[in-house]
Amino acid sequence: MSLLQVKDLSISFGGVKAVDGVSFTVEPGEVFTLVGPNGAGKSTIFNLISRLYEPSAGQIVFDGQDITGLPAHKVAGLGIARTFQNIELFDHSSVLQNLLIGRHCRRNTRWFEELLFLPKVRRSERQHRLLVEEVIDFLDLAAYRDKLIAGLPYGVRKVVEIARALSSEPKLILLDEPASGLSVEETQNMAWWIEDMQKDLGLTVLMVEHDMSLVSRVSNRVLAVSEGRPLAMGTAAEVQADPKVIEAYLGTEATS
Ligand SMILES: Nc1ncnc2c1ncn2[C@@H]1O[C@H](COP(=O)(O)OP(=O)(O)OP(=O)(O)O)[C@@H](O)[C@H]1O
Repeated sequence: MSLLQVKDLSISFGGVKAVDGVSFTVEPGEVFTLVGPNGAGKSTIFNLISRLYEPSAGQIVFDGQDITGLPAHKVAGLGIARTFQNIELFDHSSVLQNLLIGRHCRRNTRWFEELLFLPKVRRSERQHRLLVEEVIDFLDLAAYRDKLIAGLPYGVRKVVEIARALSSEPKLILLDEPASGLSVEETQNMAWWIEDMQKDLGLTVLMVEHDMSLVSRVSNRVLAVSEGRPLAMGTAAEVQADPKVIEAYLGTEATS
């Protein structure tokens, strides 16, 4: 069974059809990437899946459950985590604190139990910390563990955002342009992290990315979209060679 099924998804903003009848499935354990020119609707598809936007039509099924009507926090609890194109972390908190916040959807203690700091709360705190420490080790962030986000280099903040997403123990991770703003070397490292997430953690990855070297290296399948509509699906090489995709990119270059 597919982990994610996106069926005929649509949304408009004013008169603009940002997403117009997009369907695809993401299989367990694969890296599935959305590509397309600027304004094609890729981030909007992410916002629909993570339930920040309400679709005007279509259905989203995750792990066999229709999540189309669910609020965003419920979706996180079901096992979908995401990163954002513009990093969204708490700048004046440490890496560790940001990752513990990432555990929020896994908290199962009540407010009065936390107020009294009951043994159940202490046990659960220990478990959260253990898991977060594992994520820190996995993404090689030990040197930055207690540092404030605001003082970290951009490339490290991108990795911390992934760490925050991993701290919620997702089944599916949505990466919105993980290589944007990174150097060639940092992009190389990002490719390793994505491969490790897939191979070592068995995670399923849905990614939006412009850097075709990264896309080609890590993606099992690629879907190209343009003006909100699906254009071509296949391997990175197949999609890049598709005349409709070439035309869509040339069209945006000609008008930009
Ligand atoms: N909240 C919003 N309100 C109004 N219009 C929006 C909103 N979000 C997206 N759009 C519009 O929807 C279209 C698709 O935008 P989207 O950000 O999804 O594209 P994208 O493929 O992610 O682009 P990029 O690669 O530049 O990030 C654009 O025309 C954009 O202006």
